Amino acid sequence: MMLHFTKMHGLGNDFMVVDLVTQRARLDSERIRTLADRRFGIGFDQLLLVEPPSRPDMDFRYRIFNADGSEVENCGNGARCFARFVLDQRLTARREIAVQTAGGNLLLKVAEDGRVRVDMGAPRFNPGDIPLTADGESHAYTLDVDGETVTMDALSMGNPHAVIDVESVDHAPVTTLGPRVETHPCFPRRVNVGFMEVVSRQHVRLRVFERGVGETLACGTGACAAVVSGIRRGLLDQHVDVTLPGGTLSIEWAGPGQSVIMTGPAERVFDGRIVI
Ligand SMILES: N[C@@H](CCC[C@H](N)C(=O)O)C(=O)O
Repeated sequence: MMLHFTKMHGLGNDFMVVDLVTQRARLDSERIRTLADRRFGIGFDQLLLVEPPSRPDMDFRYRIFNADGSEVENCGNGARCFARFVLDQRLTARREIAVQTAGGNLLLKVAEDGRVRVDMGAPRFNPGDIPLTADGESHAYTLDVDGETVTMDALSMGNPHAVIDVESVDHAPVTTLGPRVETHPCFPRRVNVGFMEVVSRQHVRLRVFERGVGETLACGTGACAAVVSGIRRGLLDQHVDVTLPGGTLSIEWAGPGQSVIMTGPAERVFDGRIVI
């Protein structure tokens, strides 16, 4: 059977996007890992499956799988690519799109210039919601990582994030400390690990070691988590530019209980088809 797909990226965080509104396919985690492989497969950080909604008030449902085959709750860069995809494929004519994800519902708006504004929902700080094993809520959790004490913030953007402050992202231990925090027993569902350098009250630099992938060129939910963490610790203003290795996202947050708003680009790279 032939399956059509589209390769997309948001600031270099790359995706295989599959329309399961007009096509049918079952991709198990072993197949997803092979497709994600950059030598033996197509190569991507996440697979996005676009499906019909299960509720009449929503336009679509989309499912997200990491390169290791695990299904996850949310993906910021993926949400922007999803919005561009459904418009470009003419699966909808609406530029304002309501979508279900495993981490909650999102509202996306595609601007005339092609940039996408996403209402990412409100962050959650309760350790049980992240999930993180801890005695109570904090923004400075200490973690024993192989005898080293690491101080970090942690929160949920639908998916789990740890945020670690660094003096410079250029020298941050992203690929050495990142995987050890990702799989630390305190995070029963693992965690995405952001390393944040505060440049000014309106600008941070960020590198993210993503759960189930490794370091990526950009992480949308990671950018939201870093800004929320910086704002609630009094380090940042309400509007912040987040510079990731793949480019810059604009993030806004008005405070507890409010949605985080993320704005950025989404690019189509090529269309292809595979036999499954
Ligand atoms: N790249 C994403 C996040 C994808 C999911 C993440 N790796 C997880 O396991 O939660 C983004 O742009 O937010």
